[in-house]
Amino acid sequence: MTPLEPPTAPKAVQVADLSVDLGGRLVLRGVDLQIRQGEVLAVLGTNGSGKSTLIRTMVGLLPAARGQVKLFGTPVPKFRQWDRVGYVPQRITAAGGVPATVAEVVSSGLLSKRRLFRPLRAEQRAAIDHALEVVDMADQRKDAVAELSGGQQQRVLIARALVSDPDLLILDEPTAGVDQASQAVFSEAIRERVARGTTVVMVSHDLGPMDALIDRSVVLRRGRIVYDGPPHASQTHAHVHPHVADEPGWLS
Ligand SMILES: Nc1ncnc2c1ncn2[C@@H]1O[C@H](COP(=O)(O)OP(=O)(O)OP(=O)(O)O)[C@@H](O)[C@H]1O
Repeated sequence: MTPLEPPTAPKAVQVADLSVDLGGRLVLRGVDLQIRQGEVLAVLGTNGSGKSTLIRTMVGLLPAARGQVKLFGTPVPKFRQWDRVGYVPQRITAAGGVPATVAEVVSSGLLSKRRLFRPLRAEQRAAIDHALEVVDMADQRKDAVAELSGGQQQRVLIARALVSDPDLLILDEPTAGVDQASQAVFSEAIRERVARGTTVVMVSHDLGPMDALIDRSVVLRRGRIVYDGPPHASQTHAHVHPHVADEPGWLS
């Protein structure tokens, strides 16, 4: 338990016996996972093992076929405190076909904290400026997101997730396609938040500078958790030998 977590604090994330059906196929099967407040968890596994499906179910984008996910003690379908959660989706276009500037997309990360169409308050403008500086996009704040490069769009999505200073960050390959200098800046921003007690759940194929922040990792294989334990054994074997039964943390 981290010193920041009171003994009675609900878990940040509780996944219980979760199965998810996509197109008639069980993509997750009986997943159990509890994530303490303040913990930094990596979700690893080969392509198609179910990592994004797990993350998308956590943030309420996909329904559970069986079992459930709770965020801060509340089942996801009833959870309303979305300003406590920052989510970076797997790389997609940030604009989604809608013409929007960099600053507008980042400000959408504050939507649950403000009424739509109300002018931003000074501290909200400052939070947007700060988030844009963290990802080194302050000079492009008025640019159309659709015209940015893929890596720049990803940086905008990262800024959007950070802008509300959430208690839980859920990141699906946040730095895929982001250059090394930006990865270092991003991991520093995450490190600062982790030091303040933010919980982080991160899917990654290559943790890069984020590696040192990870407390624990789980490895998915064909929709089941096959490893849950310290990060290093999992990273050595997650993609090479997906099941090494004689090492601690590997589940039968
Ligand atoms: N909409 C869908 N309908 C049917 N099957 C789907 C759908 N979306 C994903 N899948 C399947 O679910 C499985 C898990 O996909 P998921 O995206 O969760 O994997 P992943 O571990 O995140 O993979 P990657 O590392 O490639 O991002 C894959 O076999 C995929 O083909």
